[in-house]
Amino acid sequence: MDEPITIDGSMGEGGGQVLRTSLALSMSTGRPFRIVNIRARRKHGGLLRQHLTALNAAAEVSRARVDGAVPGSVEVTFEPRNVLPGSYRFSVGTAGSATLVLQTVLPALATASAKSRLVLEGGTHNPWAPPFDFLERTFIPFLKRMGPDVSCQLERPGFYPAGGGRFIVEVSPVARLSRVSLLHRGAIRRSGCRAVVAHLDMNIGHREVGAVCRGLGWSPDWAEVTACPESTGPGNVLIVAIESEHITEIFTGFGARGVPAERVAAGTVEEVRRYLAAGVPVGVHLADQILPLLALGGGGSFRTVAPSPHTMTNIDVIERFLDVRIECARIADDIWEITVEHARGLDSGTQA
Ligand SMILES: Nc1ncnc2c1ncn2[C@@H]1O[C@H](COP(=O)(O)OP(=O)(O)OP(=O)(O)O)[C@@H](O)[C@H]1O
Repeated sequence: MDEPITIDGSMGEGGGQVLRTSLALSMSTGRPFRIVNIRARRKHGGLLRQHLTALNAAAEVSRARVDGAVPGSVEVTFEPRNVLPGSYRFSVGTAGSATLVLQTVLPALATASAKSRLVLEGGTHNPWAPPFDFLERTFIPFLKRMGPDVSCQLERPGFYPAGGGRFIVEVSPVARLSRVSLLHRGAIRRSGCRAVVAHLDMNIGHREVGAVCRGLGWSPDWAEVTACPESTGPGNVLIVAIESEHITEIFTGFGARGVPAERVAAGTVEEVRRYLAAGVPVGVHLADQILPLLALGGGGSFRTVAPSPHTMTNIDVIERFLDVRIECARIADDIWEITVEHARGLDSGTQA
């Protein structure tokens, strides 16, 4: 076996992303790793349910040998063998994010030898994680630009604290993810917002979309409020979509007990304004999530807002696993161009 790469889980953001990115890269490259200080910068460090589910999912898909896969663990060794596509069901068992579990195994399955079908259960709309709508309309379309065919379908949303969400993902892989260049978003074709309200007063949603339309100067016709009777527990999410020629970006706010609807909307409006003002295609969250894909594939470049700590941390993790150079160049105030280049040079690929 190759000597395992040692990853310090306290690097940068020091959260679950360091573990998940390491798992994703290890599965795809076949390189074993040992991670210490898992989630050291979080109040309750070590493996929580979501991280343990991601670890077990990665181990199942890549038939890995694993040490330390127990709740609360701060040290794990992971040695992948073969990535085996197929039918899998991964259940977080709590409201922990199921979309983050998916993102851990998706890069390897997107370049596996055959199709896969995944059932994911847990939280689908969690604060501080990619909500299902972002996965469906932003992250997966980006991955599809790189070659694989991927579809996802929400069966039932899962909100904190009840969880119980479920979605299905089908993946038709390609041999290698192609290079992507996404420097421009093109003209904005459609904008809109939607508040989803599950087992709560619908007025919350009406106040949220009202505040978004006022804040962004949008017509009330661009907003909708939907109930969600199929949700196991109560919950509320506000989703703002900016559909441009080359990309759709999704911005999300989450209702919480004691937080006025107008305050939920104000945070989301702030994020949307920043994105619109920068004029870039890739928003702050998509930026950190696509870096492992570019690094595993043919590299590429994209324009985004100023890199977040998650982005900088992912760059550090990626550079431990792969012989790539990732550069962040500031073009203007809040406009940055991130380039991922393989030491051995770049392929040709899609451009926008
Ligand atoms: N509103 C959002 N839309 C899309 N992606 C999001 C959103 N909020 C957070 N994310 C993404 O979720 C990921 C969160 O990673 P992080 O390491 O913080 O998570 P974690 O493992 O759930 O938590 P912890 O911080 O408890 O370790 C990042 O990739 C971030 O870009």
